[in-house]
Amino acid sequence: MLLEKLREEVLEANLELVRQGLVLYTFGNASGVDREQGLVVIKPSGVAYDEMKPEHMVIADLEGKIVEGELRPSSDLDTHTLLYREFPEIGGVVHTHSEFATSFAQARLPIPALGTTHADYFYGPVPVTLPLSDEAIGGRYVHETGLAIVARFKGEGDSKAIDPMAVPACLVAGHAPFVWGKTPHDAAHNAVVLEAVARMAYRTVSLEANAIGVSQALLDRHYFRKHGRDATYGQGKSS
Ligand SMILES: O=C(CO)[C@@H](O)[C@@H](O)COP(=O)(O)O
Repeated sequence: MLLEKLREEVLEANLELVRQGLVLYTFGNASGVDREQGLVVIKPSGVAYDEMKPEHMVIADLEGKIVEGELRPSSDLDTHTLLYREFPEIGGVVHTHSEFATSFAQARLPIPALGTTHADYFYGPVPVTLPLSDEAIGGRYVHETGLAIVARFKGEGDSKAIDPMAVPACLVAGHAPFVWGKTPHDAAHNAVVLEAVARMAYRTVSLEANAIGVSQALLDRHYFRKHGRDATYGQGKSS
């Protein structure tokens, strides 16, 4: 059986989503990548989390071709593999339907950087993709989801490019968040923080407080203090 350790790490990341209340039933998914072997380990589709075992994880190559696994891979496999191909520094991807981040995705609103908690993890607002076309929704929806995320970070259209290591998350318009990190554990951790900062942003704005957003100086101070100025993180252009 291939990639024993990564299977366990991916299973643990999936279970963390449940522990932290980010997914219901079989919603959501987590994966990890072994860059040396060019293989992705991902949750099986539609399997109850409390029945999931390392040997249930499905292994695919970076093009999404199944290499090992009895069960069907997550329906989001195509999005995960596209993000691994396009963002070479990431090592784990998570998709959830967590309540507040999904509410921002459904409202087609980015999550604004309103405080230091946000600034510690995301070097600017968490962006939202352009809405997917009806053709995309009728056709290769999952593939189009990945393309919409990548387009948003590459700065296509009138948007500015964003460093995916500086803002490790994206809201898919009308759907929900995709989050990533250096490892599956890191991706799950970022997904938990994303939901927390989405909840705080929602409540801050709904309080009609003077939510003016953090200054660039505060964003720099908090983000670089945690991630280091010389790290890849945080050298991106916030949107
Ligand atoms: O939203 C979606 C489908 O994109 C997923 O979170 C959800 O249906 C879970 O699907 P899988 O069980 O991973 O196939």
